[in-house]
Formats: sequence, structure tokens, C-alpha cells
Amino acid sequence: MIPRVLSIAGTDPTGGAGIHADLKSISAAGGYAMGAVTAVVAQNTHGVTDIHYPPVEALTAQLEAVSSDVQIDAVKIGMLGRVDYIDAVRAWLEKTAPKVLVLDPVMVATSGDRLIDEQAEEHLRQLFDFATVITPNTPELEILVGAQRGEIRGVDDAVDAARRLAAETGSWVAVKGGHLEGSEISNYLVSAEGSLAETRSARIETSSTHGTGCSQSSALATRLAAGDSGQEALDWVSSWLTESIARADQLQVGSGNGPIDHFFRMRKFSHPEELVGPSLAHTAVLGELAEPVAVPESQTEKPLQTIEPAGPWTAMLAGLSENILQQTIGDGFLTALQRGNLSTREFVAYQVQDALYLDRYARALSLLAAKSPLQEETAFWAGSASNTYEVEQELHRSWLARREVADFLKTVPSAPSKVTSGYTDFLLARAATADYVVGAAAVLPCFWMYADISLYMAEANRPDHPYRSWLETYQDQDFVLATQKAIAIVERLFEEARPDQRVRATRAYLEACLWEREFFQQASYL
Ligand SMILES: Nc1ncnc2c1ncn2[C@@H]1O[C@H](COP(=O)(O)OP(=O)(O)OP(=O)(O)O)[C@@H](O)[C@H]1O
Ligand SMILES: Cc1ncc(COP(=O)(O)O)c(N)n1
Repeated sequence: MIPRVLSIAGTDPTGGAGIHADLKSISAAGGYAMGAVTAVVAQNTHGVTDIHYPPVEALTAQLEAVSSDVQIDAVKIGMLGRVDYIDAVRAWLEKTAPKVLVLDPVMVATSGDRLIDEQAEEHLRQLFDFATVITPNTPELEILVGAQRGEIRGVDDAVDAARRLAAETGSWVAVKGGHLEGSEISNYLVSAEGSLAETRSARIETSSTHGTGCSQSSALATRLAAGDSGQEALDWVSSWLTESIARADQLQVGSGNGPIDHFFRMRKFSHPEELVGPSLAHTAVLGELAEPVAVPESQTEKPLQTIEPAGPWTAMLAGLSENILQQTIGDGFLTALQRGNLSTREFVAYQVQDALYLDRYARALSLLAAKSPLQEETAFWAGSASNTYEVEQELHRSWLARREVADFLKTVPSAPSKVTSGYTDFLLARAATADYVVGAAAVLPCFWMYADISLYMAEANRPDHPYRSWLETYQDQDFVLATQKAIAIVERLFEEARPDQRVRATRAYLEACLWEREFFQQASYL
């Protein structure tokens, strides 16, 4: 079933918050999105400049128009702003009694602008009776439980206050960690009895969080209407929101607190330019690569050390994948891993997928070994396959066998994720059925990107790093030598290949780089 979800909220012409964000979030969470507008707000990424309140009859008429025709599975309420709007919505809720109602008590925007009259606060409380979940941010929670500004300092205070509000209202209350300190963000769903559901994710360093509250509550309404349990809905929403925030800066919307990227999942792998790089796009359309294309120097700061190309073709590949490497290194998972504040659960989720990946990757290497015409290269790929199995076995013996990991193992997926199976199916298909050069180019990023990332991670290694022994695995000199050998083989194969084969091999290499990036990023939402 596609849940039909109605948002009742104010507008944001920049598309980041309010009803605009709600419609995007409901759609991204798998619902059919509908919207009834309350206030018309002139705002952008810097703040609110004007609020226009259409006559209350306009709101009532919209609500009637929708509910007289459409079966509504969930309602999300955002900015109401005025007493007469609140009362009109209340009268409508009494008649329609939606099964799921997520109420975001919007009082103050991220920018600090008030979005509700002071006397309206009391009326807003009267809507709580209808709510499945109330989703105040920390300052709003303080107002609602009559605490002083700044009184809620940590997660425990917030859960306590949320329990009190839940007891008073009979609704669940979401505790949102965005405004609290710490490198991790915890989100909870709390009832009068205590916490029902909990998620933890890495805090992303960005000022682009405009509309996160609106987006979170709409997605939550949608997942609950789709039949998710509280924990399932919170898991889905937190992982989606974290990545939407992680991708926010790429949107480049406005010069203040920018919006989040609601539809990042739709964009994954959908841009041909992302796959082949802007400078290659033109050549690739022609279907020929007679000589290496010149890649413009990247503007971003490079890691201190990377493994050198073996000639002009692999230099071209390195240039084309530079941005993907930077994005992967800058991603929340690797940043947190490097700093040593990655959550154990995320690390375990990653390790489990890595072990599943390595098994299939080794098979792809074995297929390449069979394909190579040169005995020396066959020996190299077969030896790499054998080493890969050793690394996989070692993962099970060491990290995954630890006592403190056992509890986490029960909570992470044990089957290959979509990314893991997508990446390995891709590698196996290239190694089994494509030309040798294409198969070799496809497996190269697993050596090269991984080795570059390991060198970057090694810069962070210190005696008290929680993942120290793991960081050391890939600093292994043999792995660096194997990477150099794989680069040299690909350089030779490119040199000998036909122009059309080079295009396909370049695409395969870049596609594998994108899979590598996705492979690291998935850990935050597994
Ligand atoms: N920097 C961040 N990194 C990762 N997740 C974040 C970050 N900021 C916010 N979030 C996510 O967004 C959710 C809502 O954020 P927050 O707690 O700030 O609520 P809010 O104040 O209603 O949102 P808004 O900032 O849009 O008003 C949080 O629960 C968290 O999951
Ligand atoms: C119409 C409207 N509703 C809600 C918010 C709060 O959004 P945020 O606090 O996420 O900026 C907003 N800015 N505009």
C-alpha cells in the first residue's frame, strides 16, 4: 500500500522547510504526498522576512476538499501559527480522526524566528490528544514541560522531559538530539513508561540543517502509516535523514543554513557525468578513447599520501576518480572512523558486510585469473584471491569474534545489503563476461581506493585508537605492493586495448569507485 499522507503546514519558497520539505519527505519515504497550506511564509536559508496569514476559511476549505474525497492514512501537522488555525484544525481532526498523526509543535525556526503567537501555545496543547507522536526539538520540549531555557542539557534530561510530556498527553514523544552536544546524535521515541525505540547516528558537521525537523516528522508519519513499528520507523527515518544531511552541502542552495537533499537515493548512480566524470562524458559519447583525456587538477586538498599511477592511463583514471575519493574520505563513516568516534554498531555492521563482500570479491579475482593470458598475471590474481580469503577469515577470527561485538552482531544485517550485492554482482559480471581489461579495471578500485583510504586512515592511528588493530591491517606493505602491481597490469592492458574497450574499462573503473563510496556510506544506515 502507498500511504496517503497529508501535511498541514506553512510554506518555504526556497523548498527546504515547511510544507515543501514535507511533500519531498513523504515522497522519499514511499508515501503519496498531499498538502494543505496554513501560513504563507517569506523565508530563505537566512531566516523569515514576512508571514502572511490567509483567512482561516481558506484552510478549512482545503482540509474539507481533501478529506471529502481522499482516504487519508496519516497526517503531519507543522506550522499553525495562530489560534484560529489551530482551532480549525482541531475541529477537522475531531471529524476525521486520522489513524496516524505526527504533530510537530513548530514554535521557533532553526534561524531563531518565532513561528507561533504566544497565546496560541495553549491552544496547540489541545491538539496533543489526537497525536500519535509529538516531535518537539529540545527548546520546544523545554517550553512544553515548563522547563527553563537551557535546562535540558543531555539526552537523559530530554528523555525524562519527554516521558513527562508523554504521560500528560498519552502520545509518544520523539526526543531529537540535533540540538544536544556530542559527536553522536541519539533519537528516541518515548512513552510514559520509557523509551520505546532508539537510534544513534554520527553527527554531521554542516550548517545545512534547514528543515530537518519538518522532514523528520513527515517521514515518520509516512513510515508509521506504511505499517512500520516504532523502532522500524525511527530506524528508517534516522538513516535516511542522516544521509540527506550528509549530502546537503552538495546542493548549494542559498548562502545561509541550506536545505537537506531529500532525494539523494534517487540520484545515486543516475548521473552519467558522475559515472564518467565531466571531462570524459564527451569522449565517452563518441565511444572512443584513442589517448588519455586530460583531467583538470582537482581544487580540493589531497590526502597526504596516495599510491602513484603506473603511467598515463592510470593517471587519467586517478584524475577522474579524484572527486569520488574525496567524497568517500569526507563521508561521515570514514571521518568518524578516523577520529575514533565511530559507533561500535556501525563498525560491526560494516565488518559484516565487508566479510560478505570479500568472499564474492575473491571469486571475481579468481575469474580474472582464469581469463588472463599471461601466467604471471594469472598467478597475481589467484594469489590476491587467496589473500582476500585470508583477510576474510581473519575478520571472523579477530574483530567479529570479540565478546563486546556479540551483542551488536544480533542487531546488524547478516545477509548482503543492497549495496554489497550490487557491488559484487557488478564485479562478478565484469570479471566473468567482459573483456579482460574491463574486468581488471572493475576490480582495481578495491585495491587502489582502499589502499589510498588506508594510508589516509593510518595518519590518524595512535596507541589509544579504538580500531587500531584494524587500521593496521591495510597498512600492510604487501597490500601496497599488490595495489602497485594491479595498477601496472591495468596500465598495460589499457595501452594494448582498443579505444572502445578503453571507454568500457574506464566506465567499469568509475562505477566500481562509486560502489566503493556507497559501500562505506551504507554503514550509517544498515
Ligand atoms: N548535524 C546533524 N547531523 C546528523 N543528524 C542531524 C544533525 N542535525 C539534525 N540531525 C537530525 O535531524 C533531526 C532533527 O533535528 P533537530 O533535533 O535539530 O530538530 P529540529 O530543531 O526540529 O530541526 P530543525 O533544525 O529543522 O528545526 C535530529 O533528530 C537528527 O536525527
Ligand atoms: C513554514 C515553516 N515551518 C517550519 C519551519 C521550521 O523549520 P526548521 O526549524 O527546520 O528551519 C520553517 N522554517 N518554516
